[in-house]
Amino acid sequence: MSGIPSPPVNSLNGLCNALGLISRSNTPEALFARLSKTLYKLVDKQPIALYRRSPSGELRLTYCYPADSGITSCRQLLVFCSMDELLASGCQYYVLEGEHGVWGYIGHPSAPPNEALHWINIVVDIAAQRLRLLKAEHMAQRQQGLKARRRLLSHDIKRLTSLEDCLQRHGHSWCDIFQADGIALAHKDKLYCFGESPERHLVLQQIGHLYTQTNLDSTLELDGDCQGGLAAPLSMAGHQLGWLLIFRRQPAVSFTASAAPDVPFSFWLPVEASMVLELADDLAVAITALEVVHVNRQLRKTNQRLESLAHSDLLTRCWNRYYTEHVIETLCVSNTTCAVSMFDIDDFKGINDTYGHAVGDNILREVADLATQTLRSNDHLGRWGGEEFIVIIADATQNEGVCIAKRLCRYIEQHAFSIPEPVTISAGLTTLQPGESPHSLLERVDKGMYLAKAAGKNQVMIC
Ligand SMILES: Nc1nc2c(ncn2[C@@H]2O[C@H](COP(=O)(O)OP(=O)(O)OP(=O)(O)O)[C@@H](O)[C@H]2O)c(=O)[nH]1
Repeated sequence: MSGIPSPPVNSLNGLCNALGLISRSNTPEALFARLSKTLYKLVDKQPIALYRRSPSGELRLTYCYPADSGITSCRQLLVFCSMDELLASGCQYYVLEGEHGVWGYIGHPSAPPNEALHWINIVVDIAAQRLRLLKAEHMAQRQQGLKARRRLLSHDIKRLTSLEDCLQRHGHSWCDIFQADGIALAHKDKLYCFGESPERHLVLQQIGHLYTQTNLDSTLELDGDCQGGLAAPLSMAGHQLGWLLIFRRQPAVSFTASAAPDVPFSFWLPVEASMVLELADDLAVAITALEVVHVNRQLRKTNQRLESLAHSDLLTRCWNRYYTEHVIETLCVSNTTCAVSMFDIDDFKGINDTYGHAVGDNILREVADLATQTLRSNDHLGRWGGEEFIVIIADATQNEGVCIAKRLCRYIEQHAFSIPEPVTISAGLTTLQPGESPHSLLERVDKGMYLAKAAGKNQVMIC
């Protein structure tokens, strides 16, 4: 050890132990504690203070040793508002070099013993190296975490119902990975938020500015009221879909932010910005998938509506003639057991003539509603034309069909319509014969209906 001064206090052994402990520290906090303790001994028990630059540019005391030390009584260590003040103070300080520039400053009020300087530099260097390694490990863990969440998001894509749903499912983990307080997603004219973000109107204002950005390949750090926010564009095939914004109220104390006075303060490390971009890429895929699902859903609804319009009668909403004919043809082909009834509202012309066409229309609607209520769930009602309807009574024998048709007659007769006199119907009823054609079936049931009219109306006639 010729040329190297002996450590001023303790034994060389003690110093080696301290260096070993520093280089084995598992957290930045444990590292600062060991570093400060070692320095404290090397500088004859002067209080040790650690400074980092705050977003507003001040140097801020972030750690001191001993905790109850005279730091509070040692005004010298407390007063720095800027790097200049630290330089002018006469305090002895050492630079902790981070990967992206100065990480922080550690110091004490007055010069150390001469023989300690060499050892102090070694201790600080080893501590800075350990800090960089811890940071690298920590980032690797977070990157792994992000990979896992990205896989989960891509598995989840089919199940997502909305961006709101996406944020609820994943927001918490994303905040964990990015050590963030809140997340916002801007898509079209909507803003979805998770966790703690700046006030909505402030975020919306920022997004207004962001949409004027043309560079869709990189992140942007927000400032002003949204300081601590990082925005990443959501884009797909060159199309701007929206923005992902991640908010930090404070820089993550242990690892992020550059403390060098000439470098603009940053809440986010470059590697974190790349991670946010990766997540933004996945979200752009999720948004596109959601849009496809939405368009499909709309198409399905439109198709269903078109289909139902093609099948139903506009006035009464029961099957129209076209569809009723189609169902009867199918029944005949498949030789299904069923009863069929055709009914006609009695003296409907008189109702129209006395109360007007609009009242007539209402009665037609009400009769259709009443008939639908009387029928069983697998029976069907179709409007055959004018005031004539067809009832298909599924799986019914003639007797069962008659019971249902009679019940319908009574139900309508007893119902209080908007006109003073009762409304009645006359019905024919028949069952489908094996191998019978639709024409023969309809002719028979029509005949039954006219027989019911001829027999005095308001009744069912079997044929
Ligand atoms: N309000 C309204 N009336 C309709 C509609 N379709 C047909 N009608 C009327 O229904 C009436 C049917 O009259 P008719 O065929 O003479 O039979 P009716 O008066 O019911 O006499 P019966 O069949 O012997 O009981 C006609 O006046 C048609 O104009 C409709 O959609 N709305």
